[in-house]
Amino acid sequence: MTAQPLSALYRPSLTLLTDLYQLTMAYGYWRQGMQDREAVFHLYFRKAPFQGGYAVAAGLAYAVDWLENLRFSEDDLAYLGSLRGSKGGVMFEPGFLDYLRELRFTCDVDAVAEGTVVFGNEPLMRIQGPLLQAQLVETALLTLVNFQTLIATKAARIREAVGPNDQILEFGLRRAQGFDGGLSASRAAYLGGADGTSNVLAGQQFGIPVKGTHAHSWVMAFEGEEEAFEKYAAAFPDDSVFLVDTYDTLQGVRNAIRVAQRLREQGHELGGIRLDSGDLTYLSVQARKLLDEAGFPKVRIVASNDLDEQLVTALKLEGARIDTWGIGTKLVTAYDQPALGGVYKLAAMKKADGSGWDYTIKLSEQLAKTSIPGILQVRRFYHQGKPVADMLYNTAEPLPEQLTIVDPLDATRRRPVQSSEFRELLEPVFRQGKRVADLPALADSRQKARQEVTSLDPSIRRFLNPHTYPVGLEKGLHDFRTQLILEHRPQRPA
Ligand SMILES: Nc1ncnc2c1ncn2[C@@H]1O[C@H](COP(=O)(O)OP(=O)(O)OP(=O)(O)O)[C@@H](O)[C@H]1O
Ligand SMILES: O=P(O)(O)OC[C@H]1O[C@H](OP(=O)(O)OP(=O)(O)O)[C@H](O)[C@@H]1O
Ligand SMILES: O=C(O)c1cccnc1
Repeated sequence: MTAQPLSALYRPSLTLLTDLYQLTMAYGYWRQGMQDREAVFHLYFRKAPFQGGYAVAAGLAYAVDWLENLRFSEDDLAYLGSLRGSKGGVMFEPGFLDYLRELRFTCDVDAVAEGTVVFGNEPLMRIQGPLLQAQLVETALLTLVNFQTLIATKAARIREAVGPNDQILEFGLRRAQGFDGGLSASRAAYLGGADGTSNVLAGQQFGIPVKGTHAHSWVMAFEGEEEAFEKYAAAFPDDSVFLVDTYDTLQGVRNAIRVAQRLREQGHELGGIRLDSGDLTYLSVQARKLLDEAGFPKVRIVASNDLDEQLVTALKLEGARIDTWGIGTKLVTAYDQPALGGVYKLAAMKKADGSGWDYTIKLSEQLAKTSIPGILQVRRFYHQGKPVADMLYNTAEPLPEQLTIVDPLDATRRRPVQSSEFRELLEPVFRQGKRVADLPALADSRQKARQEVTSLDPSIRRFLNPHTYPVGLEKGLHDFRTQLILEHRPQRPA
C-alpha cells in the first residue's frame, strides 16, 4: 500500500485514533445491551517522570477538541465494515455500524486544568457516562494527555534549571517523533516554560512566538564567514543572530563584532550570536568578554547542542554567560524518559437496576498498581498559599468532619488534615457531552504552570532525590479500597 499524503491525516474525523480493542469491546457491550450502563473511568499516571517530584498537566485542549469531534464518518464506517475476522466473516455487523453512525458523545468529563502541577495517582481526567462511550475514548485521551504532560514537565524542569530570566527556545522539530510529535511537543514545551519555538506550524496553530537564528549551511554557502554574516544582516538588520562556530568559534565572534560595528554605523544593533559546539562555558565567557570589550554588552549569547536540564544546571554552575538556551532533541523527545505511563481505569459502574454504584478495582501484585475505586475528586490543601497535601476522595460518599489522609502505599503513614484552605482540582469540562467550560488561552496556561511549580517547596522541585509530595486517600476511601482488595483477592491457605 502506498503511503497516504500528509494532508490525508488532517481529516475532519480522528475518531479512529484508537486501538482496535476499544471497538471490539464496544461491539461486545452493544450486543450485550450494556452500552448505556453508567460507568466512571479515571486517567492518571503513577509516578512523576524523570525521577522528579511533580508533573505539569497538559494536553486537555487536544482532548477536548477530540471529544467534541467524536463522530464516525462514512469513511470510518466503511473501513470498519471492511474488517474481517479470522474466518473471513465481518468483524462488525451492519446494525452496530448503524449504531456508531448515530453515536454522539454524552459523557460528563471533569479534568485538571492545563498547567496544574499534578502527582502520581491523581486523576487528571474523570469520565462518567455510558459504558461504551467512556471506554471508547480511552486510547485517544491517553495518547493526547500522556505525551503533552510529559513534554510540559520536561520544559518546566528546563525552566527551573535556566531560571526566570533567560530565554528558552525550543528547536526540536527536526528530531521529533514524527510531525504530530513535533507539533504537540512545541505546544507542550511552550506551556511548560519555553519562550518560543522554531516550529512555524506551531506558531501558526497555537500563537507561540516563532524565533530562530540561521544554520551552518548559511555560512558555508558564502566565500567567508564575515561575508555570510554581512549578507544575513542585510536581510534582517534588526533581528540577526549569527551562528559563530562553523570554523573557529572565537574568530567567528570577532567576525560577528565587525559586522555588528558596521550595522551600528547604519543605525542597527546585532541581536545575538549562537554557540553550537565546544565548551559552552569557556566559549560563552570568552565571547561575552569580546563582545563587552567591543561595546556590545546587549548582544545576547545563544547556546545549543544537546542541552537538557542537567547540562544547563552544570553550565550555570560553571559560570557560563548564556542568555538564551536553544533546546531541541532532549526536550521534544523527552530523551531520558520517552513515555509517561498514564493509565485509564474503570472505577465504578451503576448497578443494572440503577439503584447505586458498584465499585470496581484492578488488582496487582504491586499495591502501587492496584487501582482506586470511587468517583474521585482531588482536593489540594494549602497553608499560607502553598500546597501542602492532596487528598483523593469518593464524591459519592459523605466526608467526615475530621479528615485524615492515608498513604496509598503504606497504610501506617497517615496524617490528619489541619488546613481549611483547599481547592478541588477536577473541574467540570463536559456535561452530558456538551462543553460547559471555556478553555484558557495557551499563554495563560503557561503562566499558571510557572506559578504552580514555583509554589512548590524547593525540596519537591529539585532534580536529585526530590521529596515526595504527600498524596493520600481520604481514610474512608482507603478503608473501602482495602476491603475491596480483600474481597477480590483469593485467600489461599498458608
Ligand atoms: N562546559 C561544559 N560542561 C559540560 N558539558 C558541556 C560543556 N560544554 C559543552 N558541553 C556538552 O558536551 C556535549 C559535547 O559537546 P561537543 O561540542 O564537544 O561535541 P559535539 O556535540 O560532538 O560537537 P560537534 O557539534 O562539533 O560535533 C554536548 O552535549 C554539549 O552540550
Ligand atoms: O541539539 P539540539 O538540542 O537537538 O538542538 C537543535 C540542534 O539542531 C541544529 O543542529 P543541526 O546539526 O541539525 O543543524 P545546523 O547545521 O543548523 O547546526 C542546531 O544547530 C542544534 O544543534
Ligand atoms: O533557529 C535556530 O537556530 C535553529 C532552529 C532549529 C534547529 N536548530 C537551530
